Amino acid sequence: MNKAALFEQIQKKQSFLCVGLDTDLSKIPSHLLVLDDPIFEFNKQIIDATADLAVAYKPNIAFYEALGAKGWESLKKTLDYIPQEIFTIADAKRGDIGNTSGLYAKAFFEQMDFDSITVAPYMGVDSVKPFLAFEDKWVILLALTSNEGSADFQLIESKYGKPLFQEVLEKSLDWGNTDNMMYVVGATRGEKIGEVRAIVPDHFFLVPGVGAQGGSLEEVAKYGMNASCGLLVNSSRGIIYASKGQDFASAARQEAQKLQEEMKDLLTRYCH
Ligand SMILES: O=C(O)c1cc(=O)[nH]c(=O)n1[C@@H]1O[C@H](COP(=O)(O)O)[C@@H](O)[C@H]1O
Repeated sequence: MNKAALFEQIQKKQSFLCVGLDTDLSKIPSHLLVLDDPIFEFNKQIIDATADLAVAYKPNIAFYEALGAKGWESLKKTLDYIPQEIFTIADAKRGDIGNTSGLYAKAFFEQMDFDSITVAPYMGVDSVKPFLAFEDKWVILLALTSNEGSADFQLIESKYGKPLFQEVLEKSLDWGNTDNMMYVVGATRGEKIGEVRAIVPDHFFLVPGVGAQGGSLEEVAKYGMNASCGLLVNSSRGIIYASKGQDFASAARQEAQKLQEEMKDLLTRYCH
């Protein structure tokens, strides 16, 4: 899927919502636990309840690999169940020396058919490029993350007098293009999103941190939206764990719908 197709879907659904499938056996409703594959059953119902409101799904790989072979199976079934036109993100935060990155890319782009993968930039160009060798696939590079520890390195001033996240953005600009690279920018960083947008005006951002981490959707749109929307805003726990009961899927839909309605309004105000 290219940038134009992604924007088309955003316009059609009036949404830039990414639903995070951070599916945890200890948090899903107990009535599902008797089933053969509770993780997949949970995801399936969440997808059924939100597919018309979401433009992307982001399974966080940790939640699946923590369960061993069975977890990978649930992940594959989930990925195959997601409707074709919806963008998929393997939130794996990979990146290693070139030949190893190439195999991570094969795992997520060939063994599984994800549209994109989150990648850590720390090891530099040769750790990122192998992911970009796959046609129609995307790298989502960590730029300014939502967590408290992001200040430990990302905000440190480099020898050129710029914060490290800025070096990451500037340096990586010519590694890919706006049809195969996005950047992670946390919703908890408010006006800093504007600083990132000034450096990379045309790229899409994956923005986690609304919902459970308290980031403001309004601020994200105000500082980050561009003429092609340029945003995929993720919420995981805030949507998928809206209820622990039999009504978990409809409760998830309600939360997703609240965000979508706000997004519709924000698209009208800021997407130009
Ligand atoms: O790459 C990510 O998706 C990510 C980057 C970041 O800076 N912060 C962040 O929270 N995430 C992920 O986004 C999701 C946030 O989940 P909730 O806080 O439950 O909405 C988790 O899967 C995180 O791993």
